[in-house]
Amino acid sequence: MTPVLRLRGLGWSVGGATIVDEVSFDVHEGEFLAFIGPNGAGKTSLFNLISGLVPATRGSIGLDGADVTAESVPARARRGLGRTFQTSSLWPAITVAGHVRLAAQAAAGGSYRIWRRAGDHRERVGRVLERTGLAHRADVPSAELSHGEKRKLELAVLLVGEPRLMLLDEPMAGVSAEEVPALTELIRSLHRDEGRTVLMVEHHMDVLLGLADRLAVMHHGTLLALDTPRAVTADPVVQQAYLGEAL
Ligand SMILES: Nc1ncnc2c1ncn2[C@@H]1O[C@H](COP(=O)(O)OP(=O)(O)OP(=O)(O)O)[C@@H](O)[C@H]1O
Repeated sequence: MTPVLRLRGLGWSVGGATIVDEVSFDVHEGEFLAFIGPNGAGKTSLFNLISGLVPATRGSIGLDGADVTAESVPARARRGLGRTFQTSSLWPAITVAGHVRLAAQAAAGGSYRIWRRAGDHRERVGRVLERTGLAHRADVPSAELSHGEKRKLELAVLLVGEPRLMLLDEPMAGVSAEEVPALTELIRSLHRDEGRTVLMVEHHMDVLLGLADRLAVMHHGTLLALDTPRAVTADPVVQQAYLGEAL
């Protein structure tokens, strides 16, 4: 079976420093792969490489069997790759529905031409707001949302583009403990019920252990381990890399 994502010897160096080094792995359709690693290990940089925000200086990236190493961010998005960012990318004065509408427009290539009927995009925006539990907040400016709702809105903005492969960069960052379970459940459902392939960077191990099929550990830009959560957390090399930090 052709993997959804195939990385081979992927590397990124900048200003003489190697940030991502020789990363190789395959991800198959419907898999949930979680990334952990100390601060500065290169997790976000790896997501930047996969999504096309920074160019690879070594190695290759394949999406559904096509070599996309030299492709732009929009070209990769058209192949079904979407991502969220570690820090919030919302406009404070724009409403929840406004964000999703703008994202829908962007996904349609700057116009609404892909929808045959004028109301199609409204239905699509409404569906995504229902799906993410934000329908009752549609007319609220994003500045008034809780952290958990902001993270849901970022997922809504992503979902309206119908990504098959989603890269989620610390989706729980800044979210209160009370809001973590609902957000976790939403991400679980996007994976289990809708079959989306997910790559997620997350520091909350308790969240990851209930979600991920495989756990990837990054350390100094390299992939230190990639296996089931149980095998990874029992790996002495991984434990050594975290020295004293609870896994
Ligand atoms: N554009 C850049 N130029 C130079 N160094 C960079 C650049 N982007 C990232 N780095 C460095 O690369 C290293 C890896 O950063 P990255 O953000 O990928 O790590 P991370 O594992 O996502 O960390 P965190 O868990 O803190 O988000 C860090 O030392 C960072 O300072």
